[in-house]
Amino acid sequence: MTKQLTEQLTKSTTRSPKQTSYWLLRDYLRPHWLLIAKAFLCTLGFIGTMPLLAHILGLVSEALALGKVSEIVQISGYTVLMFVGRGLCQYGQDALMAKAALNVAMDLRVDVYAHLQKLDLDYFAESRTGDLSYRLTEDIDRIGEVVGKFFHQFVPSILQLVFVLAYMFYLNWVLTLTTLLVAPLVALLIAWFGNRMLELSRRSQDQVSSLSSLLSEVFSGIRLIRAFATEGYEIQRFKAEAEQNRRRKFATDRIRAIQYPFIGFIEAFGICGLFVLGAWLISTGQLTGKQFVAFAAGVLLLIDPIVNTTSSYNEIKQAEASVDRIFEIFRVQPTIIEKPNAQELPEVTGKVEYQNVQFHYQPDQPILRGISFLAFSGEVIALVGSSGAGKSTLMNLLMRFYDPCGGKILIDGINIQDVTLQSLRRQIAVVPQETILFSGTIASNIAFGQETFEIEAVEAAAKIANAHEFISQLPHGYLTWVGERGVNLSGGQRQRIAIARAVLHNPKILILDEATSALDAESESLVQEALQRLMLGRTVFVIAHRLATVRNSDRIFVLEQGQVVESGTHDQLIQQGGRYAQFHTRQFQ
Ligand SMILES: Nc1ncnc2c1ncn2[C@@H]1O[C@H](COP(=O)(O)OP(=O)(O)OP(=O)(O)O)[C@@H](O)[C@H]1O
Repeated sequence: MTKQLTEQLTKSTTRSPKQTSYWLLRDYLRPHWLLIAKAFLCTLGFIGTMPLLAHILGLVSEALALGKVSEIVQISGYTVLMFVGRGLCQYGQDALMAKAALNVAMDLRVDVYAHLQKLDLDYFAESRTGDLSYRLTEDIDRIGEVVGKFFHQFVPSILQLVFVLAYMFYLNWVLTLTTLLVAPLVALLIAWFGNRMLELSRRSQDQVSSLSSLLSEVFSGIRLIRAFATEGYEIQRFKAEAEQNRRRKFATDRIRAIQYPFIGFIEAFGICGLFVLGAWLISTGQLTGKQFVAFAAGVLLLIDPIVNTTSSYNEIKQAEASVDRIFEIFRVQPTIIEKPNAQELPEVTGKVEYQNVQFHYQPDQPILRGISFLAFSGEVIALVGSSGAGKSTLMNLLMRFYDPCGGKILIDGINIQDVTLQSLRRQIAVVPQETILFSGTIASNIAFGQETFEIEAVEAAAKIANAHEFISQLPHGYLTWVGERGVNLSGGQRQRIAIARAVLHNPKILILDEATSALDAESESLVQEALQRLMLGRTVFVIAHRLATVRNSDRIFVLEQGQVVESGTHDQLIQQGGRYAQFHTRQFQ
């Protein structure tokens, strides 16, 4: 990412301590301002009818008292017309604002998702997936709702208050001022409840995230739980989290429950006072009965906006926690980034060179200590060594999941840090220990990441990967659904799909990460055969614990504590009688 872009991002994801977190949403509201403005015009039209309604009630009360039927009919005609206009405005504000709010939520969701795709793998190791899913779904939905509420309920309610109050002032300022004495008290209470609600809501949302993380952990590890018979323990753990969740939610609900009667009581108190004062003003001739009815209607018209302001203010405060949680993600920046002038890596022959590569995850714990080697194009290199020696790390650096802390890695003589990440990774394929299948058809899983593909090419790849036969026997062949809620495939079948994926990807460099270690003997031979075909004409790195699988490699590197301590062919290393020979004896005895 360029420095400029980073600065831009930083600018729009920070705010001064005094600003509300909603300030961060301005870039997302801006593109939809026209829609919001149109909705707002409708809102003004809708609210404009409120004082009109109070006025009409005043007129009706007078005409009724005098029994003027024709006047009542005329007023009714105008009232119907006004309601038609009011209905149209209401539809306009609801529909347009909903559209704008959903657009904002959609833009935000896509941006967060795209940002997550750029983040380092470490971020995903540290963050819990349930928490991330919660942020991308619930938190963003809540932001969308609250954006809608702000323009569609909060602002209109405030405007309605202003309009109706202005009309009431026009009718009788003494009465209005007296009514208004109650208002600051209500405002203070609303603010206090709002802040308390925000605090409780933050805690409650964090708790829901943690519950959802626990669920995703448990469901993905359900086999392990069954195997270790730890269901009872898991239920207790879940109960404890669920109890926390209940408590925190209840704390928020209780505050809300206290708030309404409190404010309602103050309102009722004010209305009673109003009647007494109104009666006195009429008795002293300062107010007519018609004016008092219109005024009382005005007061009734104030109740709705006050309630709406209170409830939407609370929701707005609660959702501020969601805005914080979303922008917290934006503030995380990737460390594996492309240089501003990064070039595309041209089609390579597959020559890979490590020059004095050093690496650590934690500063005081070196993992790779000056690794240097040259792998020729088409060579098969096996990486062996005890667990934790750094084999996977060595390969992670080749794909730039991490960058070396010292030294450099070259492919065909080009430093991999000088090229774009996509062009580098496109030339490398990995067949991992366990294959992940995404929701979709078998064909789309093989053509992984390609929006359009030719089924013939997919079939050809599957044939090379020894997968065509079993795929053809599935109910819908290549169009059979796999992944979540799809057909279940065995480990060997999944591995062969991974191999077909790599064949279709057609990389010059291939990494086999313990690709056959989880398989039984029968599926292993089918997978081995497929791997042999896949390896032809490519530079291959084989990470293996089982030495039987690396015997035919061109060279074997033995890694110990982040260094290559031996290298050579199988026969050479056995003859040498060093670490490899020791491993070998241990495994085959
Ligand atoms: N993301 C990480 N953060 C911190 N330490 C890590 C991380 N990944 C690996 N390590 C540590 O780095 C060391 C080397 O790990 P690596 O996975 O490269 O070894 P390996 O030789 O592939 O081991 P294995 O054969 O068990 O897979 C280990 O001590 C491991 O605990």
